[in-house]
Amino acid sequence: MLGKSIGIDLGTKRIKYYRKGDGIIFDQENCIAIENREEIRAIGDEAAEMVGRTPETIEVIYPVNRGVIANVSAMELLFNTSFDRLYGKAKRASGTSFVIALPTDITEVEKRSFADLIHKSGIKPKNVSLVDKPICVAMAAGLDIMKAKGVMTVDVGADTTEIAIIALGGIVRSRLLPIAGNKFDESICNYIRQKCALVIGKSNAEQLKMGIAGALSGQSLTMQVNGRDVVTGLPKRIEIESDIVYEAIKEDLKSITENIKSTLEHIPPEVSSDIIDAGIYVTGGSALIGNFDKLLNAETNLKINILEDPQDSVINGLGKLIDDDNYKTLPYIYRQPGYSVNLRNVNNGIAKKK
Ligand SMILES: Nc1ncnc2c1ncn2[C@@H]1O[C@H](COP(=O)(O)OP(=O)(O)OP(=O)(O)O)[C@@H](O)[C@H]1O
Repeated sequence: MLGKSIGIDLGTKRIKYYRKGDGIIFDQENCIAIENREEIRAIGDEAAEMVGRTPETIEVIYPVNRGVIANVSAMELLFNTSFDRLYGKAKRASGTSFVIALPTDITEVEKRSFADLIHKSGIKPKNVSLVDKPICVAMAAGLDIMKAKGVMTVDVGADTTEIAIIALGGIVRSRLLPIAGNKFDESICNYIRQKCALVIGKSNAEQLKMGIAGALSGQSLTMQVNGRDVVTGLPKRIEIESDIVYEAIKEDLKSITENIKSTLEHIPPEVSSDIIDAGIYVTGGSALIGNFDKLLNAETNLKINILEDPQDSVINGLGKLIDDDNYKTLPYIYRQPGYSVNLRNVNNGIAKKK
């Protein structure tokens, strides 16, 4: 095991590890349940099952918010426990090269906190590198990212939508929007409360979204949902039509399409012409919403390529990157804490020792 490379995707919703030669070795909800403020009750999918059902002594935490580590101690506990489970003891993963995928448009301190996670875990890594998520998405799409041709990627995840333009293996332009699947769930809860007088939980809203949400109206699907009647306060089950869910999320979808259009308006004409030829590469779990490609095509007049297995694009692209030595120069090497590095160069893969 010693010396193997591991790719890490710490998404807002899911946490995934890819080990060179072995493929995906961990894929769970990025969630931890802590009892009495100190004892780990559950991690991953088991912890996520507890959401909304816990007594006061148990806190269920998703440590990554809006693409960055928002609760460092919970993230450290979750990371260390996951590696304890994989290796018996996390420090047995010492000697491994780690490559962490992260959003482009975050601060240097936020970037550093991803690498610190490994340095503080007791694992003695061979090295820790960071790579921009849009690069992984383009790799998953099978694109030759080292070429001069411009590529546009849109990753609609749980908390964030990341819009990026890539050329010559680097990010030319990027935007990180705080609108994606979780915001859709929230909008569905609010709309159903207003229109149907029913209070539903976020996980029920997510099921409605996955079952019958569409990015265009007129899908004519229905699904039953359980909740609490606003008037009587009693549990109630009602049938919801897909157009209700569409109405709930249409403003969120509009914000995403408006941002894609305004990104397109601000790129050099040469890159525009590349994007006309190839279209936009769209991924992330929320890209699975019905007719999302049709909505984007109607709004941009561009070809829309929805990636296969969109929820796994980042980890699959990261896997390709660590499996292929030709891309060795792409990830940005982050060394031990105290080693002075120029994080501004993370976007073009250059590490500089000051
Ligand atoms: N079939 C589906 N239809 C609609 N939404 C879906 C579907 N399947 C998954 N999702 C949504 O996709 C989101 C998770 O996507 P993904 O795994 O790409 O996020 P992430 O990488 O963890 O988040 P982020 O990119 O914000 O850090 C969730 O909001 C989930 O509800």
